Amino acid sequence: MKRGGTDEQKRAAGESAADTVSDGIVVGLGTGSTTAYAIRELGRRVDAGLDIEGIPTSYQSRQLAREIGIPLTTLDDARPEVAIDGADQVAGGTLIKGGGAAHAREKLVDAAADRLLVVVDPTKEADVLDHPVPVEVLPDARRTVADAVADLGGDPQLRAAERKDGPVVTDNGNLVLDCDFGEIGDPATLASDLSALPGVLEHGLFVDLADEIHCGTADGVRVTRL
Ligand SMILES: O=C(CO)[C@H](O)[C@H](O)COP(=O)(O)O
Repeated sequence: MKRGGTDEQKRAAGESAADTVSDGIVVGLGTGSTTAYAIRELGRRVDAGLDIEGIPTSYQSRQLAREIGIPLTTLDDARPEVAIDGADQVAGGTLIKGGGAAHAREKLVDAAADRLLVVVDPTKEADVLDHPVPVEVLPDARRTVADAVADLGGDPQLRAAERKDGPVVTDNGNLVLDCDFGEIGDPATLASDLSALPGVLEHGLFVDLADEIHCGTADGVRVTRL
C-alpha cells in the first residue's frame, strides 16, 4: 500500500520544508515518516530558539512533538499559518493521503492552514492519481459505504491491522476502506461523491490543497510552488 523513497530523500524533503518556517507562527504537524523528519528539524530549531507552536494531526505527531519539545496548541485556540504534511501520491496540487489512517485530522489541519507544504520523495509523484483512496467510515457504515464505493466504480478493501488480528482502527475509533478506482480522471467529482456518502467521516483526496511540494531527490530538493 505505501510507497516510499529512501530515508535520505525523505529527510531532505522534510528538512527543506521545516527550514522555511519563520519565528512566531503556528505550524500544522502532519503524519508519516517524511513529516517526522520535518518535525524533528523543527524540534532542533526550537532548541536553538525558534518560537513556534504546533498543531498535531495524529497521536504519532503529537507524541513526537512532545518528545522533542515543540510547544503545542489546538484549532480551538489558533490557526496554523503553515502546515507540513506528507502524501501517498501527488499530482499537481492534489494529493492522496491516509496511508497512516490519519487523513481526517490531517485534512482538518491542512485545510485550516494558510499554506500547505507537502513533503514527498519521487516515488509519490504522478501525472494522474491512481493510488487507492483511503475512506474513514463509522464502523456501522462499513458495508453500506463499501457497496456505494463499488457503485462509484471502486474496489473497496477493509484495511487490516499489521500487528494485530482484525482491522485498523483510526485515532477516531473508525475503520478504513482502501478504495481502488484505477486512474482518477476527475478527483474533485470523486471527492464530493465520497464526501456525500452517509457514514463517511473523511476520505484521503485533498483536492487543490497543496501550495508547495518539497520533493527530496538524489540531487537535492525540488520545490514546486503551485
Ligand atoms: O497521509 C499520511 C498519513 O495518514 C502520510 O502523510 C502519508 O501516508 C505519507 O507517509 P510517509 O511519509 O510515511 O510515506
